Parts: sequence; structure tokens; C-alpha cells
Amino acid sequence: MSKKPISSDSCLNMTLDSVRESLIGQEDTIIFCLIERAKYPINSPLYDESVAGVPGSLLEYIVKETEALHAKVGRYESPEENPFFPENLPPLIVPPYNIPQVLHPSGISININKTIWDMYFNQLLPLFVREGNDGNYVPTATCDLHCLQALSRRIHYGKFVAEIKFMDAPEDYSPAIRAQDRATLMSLLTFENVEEMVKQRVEKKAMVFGQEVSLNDPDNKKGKYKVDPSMVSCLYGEWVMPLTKLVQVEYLLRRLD
Ligand SMILES: O=C(O)C(=O)C[C@]1(C(=O)O)C=C[C@@H](O)C=C1
Repeated sequence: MSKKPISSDSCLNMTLDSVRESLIGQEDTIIFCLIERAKYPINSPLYDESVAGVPGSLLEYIVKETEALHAKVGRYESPEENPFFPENLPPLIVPPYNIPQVLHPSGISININKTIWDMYFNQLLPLFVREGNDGNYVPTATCDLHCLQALSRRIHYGKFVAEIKFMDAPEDYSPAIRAQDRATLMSLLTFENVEEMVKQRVEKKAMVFGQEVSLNDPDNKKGKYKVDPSMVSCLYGEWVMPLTKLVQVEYLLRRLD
């Protein structure tokens, strides 16, 4: 049987509404990933560089090896995907997927995953994961990887948001881009009312998705959530949206190159 290349047309016809729809859908993914990770305790040997019989920590090794496999089968062909360890990724073993490129070439390679990695492990994880060590290191690492990928995809989606905003009003953005004026770009692309709605919506989603469901004794666990809804709202307000805006600014600064 002959084998054909696969292709996709998912990037075409984007609008500000459609990219916002995608961001809303990604909220679900992020919240479910956090809920899954919260099932395990911190499992700190996973992050300890001196414990495992692998280079770096066990977590780092699992992420690097998973990314290498995914690179071979084309994950990073998609402009929505950015690796945490872009150095020395193996080449594709499948034919290229020919995904239509909507981004400006100078902005495609923007990658702030180092910042996302530090934020996730140093600031976020201790806020929603309990102390302890149950030995489930590989399932825990898989959850960490899913959280990291979901956050990274959401934050780097700022490239698409910035492209749409620029295409909708090049006359507004171009002077600030030529002047390399970050502050003006930041204020042009900021919608405080949208940010407020995002924070309220993710808090509500965390309540709905993370409620305890019990057939007997329905009131017993009322008000208990699998991840703290106010923590999810803070995550968005303090890190996810500011980092998405940082990606937008970085993208716009290169948009006229
Ligand atoms: O919806 C937008 O316009 C975006 O740029 C996305 C986003 C976000 O990260 O959710 C970022 C900046 C805006 O102030 C509002 C929301």
C-alpha cells in the first residue's frame, strides 16, 4: 500500500473572534491538566538531579525524550507547538505536513519556554500540589509534561493573536513597531475588560470541572474543589496573560522585519 503525506488547513481564515475561541477552549485543557497533576503529591525525587540514573533529573529526561520522539513525527511542524528543549532535536522521519503558514517568518521562532518552565516548577506547582512522595514518578512526570505543553501552547498562541491584531490595524501598530516602542505596543494590544472576563471564566470553570461528585451524601464535599479556583484565576492574571502579552509584543517588534 502506498503511503501519502498528511496535510491540514486549520490555520486559514483566522479572526480575532476565532483565536479568542481557541484560547477559551485551551482554558479547559489547562484546567483539566492541573486537576490531573493535583492527584499526585509533589514527588520531589522526580526533580532531583542527583537521584536518577539518567542525565539531569528524571523529569527533564522524560521531557527531552518525549520531545525527541514528537519531533521525529512532526509535532513541531505546527506553528502552535514549541519545544522546551529545542537544541539537538532529531529530524523528521515522516513527510512534512505542509501546514499553511499564517505567521510572519521572523516571529515563528519566538520561544519563551524557559520562562514558562521556571514559572511552572518554582512558582505554580507548590501552590496546588500537596507534599508527599507516593512513588508514581512517571505518571506524575507525564502530568507535568501535559501541563507544560498546554501552558506553552496557550502562551505562544499570542503570536497568532498579534498577527490578527496587526493585520486588522497595521496603521495603528506600524509606527510603534518602527520605533521599537514596547510600552505603546503593550497598551495597544491590551483589553482590560477581556482580561477580567478571562479571569472570572477560568475561576468558574475550575469550580465546575473540579467539583467533587458524589451519589450519596451530596452535601458532604460541597465547596471542595480539586484545584483551588482562585489559584487558577491568579495563574491567569499573574502569569498566563502577562506572558501571552509578552509573546505578542516580541512578535510585533519583529513584524516589519
Ligand atoms: O484577547 C485578546 O485580545 C488577547 O490579546 C488575549 C489576552 C489573553 O491573554 O487572554 C491578552 C491580552 C488582552 O489584554 C486580553 C486577553
